[in-house]
Amino acid sequence: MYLRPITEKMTDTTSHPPLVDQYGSLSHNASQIQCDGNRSQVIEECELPLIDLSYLRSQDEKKRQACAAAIASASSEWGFFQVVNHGISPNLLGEMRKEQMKLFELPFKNKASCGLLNDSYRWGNPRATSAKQFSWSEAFHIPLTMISEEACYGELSSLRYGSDGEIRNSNVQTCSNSCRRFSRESGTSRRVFGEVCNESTCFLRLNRYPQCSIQPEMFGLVPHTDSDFLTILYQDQVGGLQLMKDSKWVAVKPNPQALIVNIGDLFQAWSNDIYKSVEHKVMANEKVERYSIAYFLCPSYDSLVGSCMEPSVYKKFTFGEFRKQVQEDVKKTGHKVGLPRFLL
Ligand SMILES: O=C(O)CCC(=O)C(=O)O
Ligand SMILES: [Fe+2]
Repeated sequence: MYLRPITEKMTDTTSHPPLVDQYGSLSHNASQIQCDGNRSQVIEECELPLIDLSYLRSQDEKKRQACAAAIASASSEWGFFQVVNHGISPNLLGEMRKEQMKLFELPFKNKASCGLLNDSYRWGNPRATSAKQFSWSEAFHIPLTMISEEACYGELSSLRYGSDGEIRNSNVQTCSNSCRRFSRESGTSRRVFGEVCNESTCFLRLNRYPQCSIQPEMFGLVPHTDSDFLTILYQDQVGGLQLMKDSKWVAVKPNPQALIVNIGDLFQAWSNDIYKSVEHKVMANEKVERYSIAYFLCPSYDSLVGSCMEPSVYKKFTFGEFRKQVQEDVKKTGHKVGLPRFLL
């Protein structure tokens, strides 16, 4: 067990959320201090299966089929893969990152209190009852439908409008446009996007993981599965994402050209457990901050999620029921149960 003295203090103008204070109120119990119990465990670093999406548009049917087969195999063996030639220019991704950083640079009090982006700002974990449930991060969790609403920007309408009154083709809107474009064009999710998920139900989550020097092996984001259909992730070069593979945590090696795609709980249920919604987490970095953007493809709340195969592993449920159950479990126990609740 190891705990460095808490030295960081908040000032009024800082952009940092008071993670130290919130964490400090949990870590009085020495037995709870170690966030990741397996500190001594050596984590293997791996490259995710790499899919060249341009093959899905090839004239050669064999190449298209081979690409689809590689996606299916990665989705069942890893639940994760990375895609290159995804159709989003590096410039656009770079611009998106710059705008994300600007957003997080706003003073904490503005992020937390001005209703920015429909009160979508989250930090730490106010519900955590132990250090193990604490996430050393801040995030904007934004329904896509809110992004173009003026009211959503509150006092910070300058984020949406440039000085000349034009709607800025940047910040959150840039993020969402790029992800939407990717999910439409990728082929990976064309059917899902068109028939099951639509723009009104998708979420964009902008994550920032501040550098964390008070405690090694701190979770940036606690272990979880995604409660959506499919997630598209754009991470920076810092690293820290880990996923469960063959009952071991493996660290994902960042690839500057690639976007990461992972299967969510609903896709696992829909595929009758053929594709896996795999547990993953983020470890905070002791020296540098890290940024990522996750785009969650979700169906409407009344969509029935049921397997097309018999015998079905899960009862049929709506996305609304699933979400409600997840929220109830988190409220009662501090963590999500997820799909096992819906086993037949
Ligand atoms: O930041 C990352 O690499 C992962 C983010 C994530 O898992 C999430 O937002 O659900
Ligand atoms: Fe996730």
